[in-house]
Amino acid sequence: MSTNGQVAILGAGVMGETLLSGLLRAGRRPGELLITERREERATELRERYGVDVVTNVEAAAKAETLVLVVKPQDMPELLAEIAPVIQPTQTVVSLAAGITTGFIESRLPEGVAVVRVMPNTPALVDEGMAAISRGAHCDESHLVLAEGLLAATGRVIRVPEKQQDAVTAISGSGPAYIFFVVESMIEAGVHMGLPRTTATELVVQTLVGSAKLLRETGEHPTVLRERVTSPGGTTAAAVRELEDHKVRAAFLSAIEAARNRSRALAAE
Ligand SMILES: NC(=O)C1=CN([C@@H]2O[C@H](COP(=O)(O)OP(=O)(O)OC[C@H]3O[C@@H](n4cnc5c(N)ncnc54)[C@H](OP(=O)(O)O)[C@@H]3O)[C@@H](O)[C@H]2O)C=CC1
Ligand SMILES: O=C(O)[C@@H]1CCC=N1
Repeated sequence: MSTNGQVAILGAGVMGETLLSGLLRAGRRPGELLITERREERATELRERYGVDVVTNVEAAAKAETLVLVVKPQDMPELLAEIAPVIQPTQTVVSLAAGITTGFIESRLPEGVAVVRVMPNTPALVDEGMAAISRGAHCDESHLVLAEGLLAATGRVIRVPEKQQDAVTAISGSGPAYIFFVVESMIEAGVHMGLPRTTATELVVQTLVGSAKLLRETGEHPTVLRERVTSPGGTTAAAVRELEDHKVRAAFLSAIEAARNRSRALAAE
């Protein structure tokens, strides 16, 4: 591998900026990082906010040891066509794009380039991210360790076989959105019942954080924790009965399967 240690983030939107800020918080110096952006206005914003160099995709691909691709799946073919002529097999490509397989990327780059596929999520912004990584055809242990080192700056990292990545995307990549949807719904319920919005928000957010901590710190199964809240003939039982009547569990299953199917379809667009 090339050893200048430089990491280029190609496409610094929501997820690219999240990774960039996490790497800086974790102690990387701005000089070790490069970013690329399509719009000049966004490039200026990021340069001023983080003190990092903003370069072209070709410059980044010619220079950095590790290229982290964080454009939308639909923009990936164009980006790969742009950087393929300057990439060397000594560089490592790390893709964060949903649905885009390592094979898709490898087939558009010079033979032998190591590609690692990653599915992160936005809690990375507060160092509570969950990322799953998978090896491409030309990866060895050093490439996986390199990708783990990047993602560990913003949270937890696990390794999964690539065939699981669409399901991972549906559960943890998209997962924060489902949680925020539940949070919105609970706050709205509080407001409907006459609670001030600020009160309802504080109640729901702390209940979420407390429940998440309870799950992690006790290691108990969620069913056990739910049963402990559910007094016979009480308020929770009345609420859960409504959730079951409205088929909320089945709706989650369908929703997450839809996300998995959408991930599978993205590379074909
Ligand atoms: N957001 C999330 O929660 C997660 C996202 N991902 C993946 O991360 C990737 C990015 O998503 P997200 O950050 O949300 O999307 P964004 O649209 O916020 O970010 C993508 C950025 O890349 C820029 N861009 C597009 N094409 C190029 C190019 N050729 N060269 C340089 N910059 C370019 C875009 O510019 P412009 O604004 O002009 O389009 C935009 O700023 C996606 O592939 C997504 O699947 C993965 C997990 C979670
Ligand atoms: O919605 C999306 O396609 C991206 C991938 C996972 C989260 N956001």
